[in-house]
Amino acid sequence: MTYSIGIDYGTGSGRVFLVQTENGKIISQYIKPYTHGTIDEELNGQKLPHGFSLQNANDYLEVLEEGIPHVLKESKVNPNEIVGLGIDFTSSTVIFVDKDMNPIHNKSGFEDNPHAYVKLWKHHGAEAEADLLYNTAIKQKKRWLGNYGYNVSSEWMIPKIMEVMNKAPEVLEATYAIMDAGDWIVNKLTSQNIRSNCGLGFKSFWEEENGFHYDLFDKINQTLSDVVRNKLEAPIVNIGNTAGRLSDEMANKLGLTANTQVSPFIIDAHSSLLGIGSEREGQMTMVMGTSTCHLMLSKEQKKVPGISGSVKGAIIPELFAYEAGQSAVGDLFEYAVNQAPKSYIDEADERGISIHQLLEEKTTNKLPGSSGLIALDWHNGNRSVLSDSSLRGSLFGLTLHTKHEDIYRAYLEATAFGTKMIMQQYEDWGMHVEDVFACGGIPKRNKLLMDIYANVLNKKVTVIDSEYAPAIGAAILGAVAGGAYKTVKDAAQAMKEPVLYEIEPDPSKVERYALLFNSYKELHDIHGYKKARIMKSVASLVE
Ligand SMILES: Nc1ncnc2c1ncn2[C@@H]1O[C@H](COP(=O)(O)OP(=O)(O)O)[C@@H](O)[C@H]1O
Ligand SMILES: O=C(CO)[C@H](O)[C@H](O)COP(=O)(O)O
Repeated sequence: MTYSIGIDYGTGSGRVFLVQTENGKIISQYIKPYTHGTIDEELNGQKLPHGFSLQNANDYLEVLEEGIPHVLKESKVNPNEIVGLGIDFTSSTVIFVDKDMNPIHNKSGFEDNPHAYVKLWKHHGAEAEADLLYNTAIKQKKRWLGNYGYNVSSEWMIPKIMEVMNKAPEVLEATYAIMDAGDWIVNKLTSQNIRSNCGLGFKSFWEEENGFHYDLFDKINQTLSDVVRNKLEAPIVNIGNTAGRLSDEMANKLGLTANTQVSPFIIDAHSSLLGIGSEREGQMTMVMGTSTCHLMLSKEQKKVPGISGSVKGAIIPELFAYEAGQSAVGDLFEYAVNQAPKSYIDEADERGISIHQLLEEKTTNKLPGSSGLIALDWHNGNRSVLSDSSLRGSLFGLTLHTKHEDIYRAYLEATAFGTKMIMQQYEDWGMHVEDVFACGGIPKRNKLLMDIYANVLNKKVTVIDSEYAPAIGAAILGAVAGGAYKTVKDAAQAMKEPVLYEIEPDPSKVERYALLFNSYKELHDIHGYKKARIMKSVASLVE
């Protein structure tokens, strides 16, 4: 019997899973919320600018140092039988390190410097830099930008590097290497300095054929090109290969053996496709957590406007992986939960259920549209298909009698409408959606949400019986790196998570949602671009 370890670094916590390579059975798991959480309001007493989302890299090491010894002790598995280890991580979560791979924020004199900290994937401090990259690429008629949906997100690597260049040159001066936090964990485990093709391909303007797009960086300035060449660029290891074995130091520290192979990191949402066994065209997988990623696979590369990118071999070696997404989904529902009246909080406490469950119960039997509410789900900007992180959410149709559960449901529905916009974009550009899969931390917890998605999308939705698909995907890559399987596809089919249930559309609800979606589409177009100035002028007064 052999085993592999999958470690899923989500937005709020790290999760370590020890699984059987034969069938993906979870033998032991450990979930560690990040000690410092997400640093977004203030850092050591200093107020942070709006849109900042930072993390402390030491928290990521705690996941390793606590989680791996825990699963070994609990399972009593012989470390010699653990053939591989895989890492999935949010992205682009950018870390700046010195030549010893130590985070700059650990260095004396940098403790209070926000730009020395990890820029979490949803950090929105590099809007101006993203706009400059986009406008320069458009002016230079860079056709390859179509592989990134003809947009540049401030959530990506290069704008975040430019932000540090512009706002904190002292951090850059002290920095030896820049990378995705997922690459950093792999490098800490193997004492190397490599990069994964998945992270670079989706978030760093790197393509296998041409490498980094210095043709664009040079147009910004020579410093940017030099920083990418000297600090970001490094040997690349493709998904499906091994990045190398555990270092002796880490093997001893964690209780593993130096024979354990380590896979290059995969982006968390992308890892879910492996975890659920989606490995062919025509399948749209929604990875629903803090955010949602909508992933598809194709034999061809198409320039689909408004999606986040397409990369060959980023998930399944011989296919192009496509990513689109919504920056606030679980975050948006949490926002609604946090606005619940005290009476609801007390009722949920008395009954020992979550506020989510109480709100779902109170609104689950209502007809679509019965509240008269409709919302735009842009509380953290719009990633796809507008790619504008400065956009803001809104709620229409409020009356003096509107109930809080109706507002909660309006937000559930808004994320479904946003998903329909993305699905239609894929289909309009020749990528037919046959099957819709739902996985991540949310689908298992909210049956009403899945019912809404099936009826808004008018598709059967297959809900996966696991909120840990990314971790299983990482374990699959660990198993392949360790030689338990010859191909990623074989490993995914053997180790994938089971289906929980399937939900079919209900024609009467589909009809009502079609009417609501038309209104959503109009509001989307008006506030997304036709009259975007309304929201932007109000937002211009934000400190
Ligand atoms: N019953 C529920 N219905 C809808 N959303 C939920 C429910 N319970 C928790 N959530 C949301 O799930 C999100 C966490 O999902 P998870 O996949 O664990 O996060 P991560 O993005 O860190 O991987 C939170 O944003 C939370 O608001
Ligand atoms: O942009 C990403 C994937 O490309 C982020 O990794 C993803 O959006 C993070 O979301 P979550 O916290 O829900 O896993």
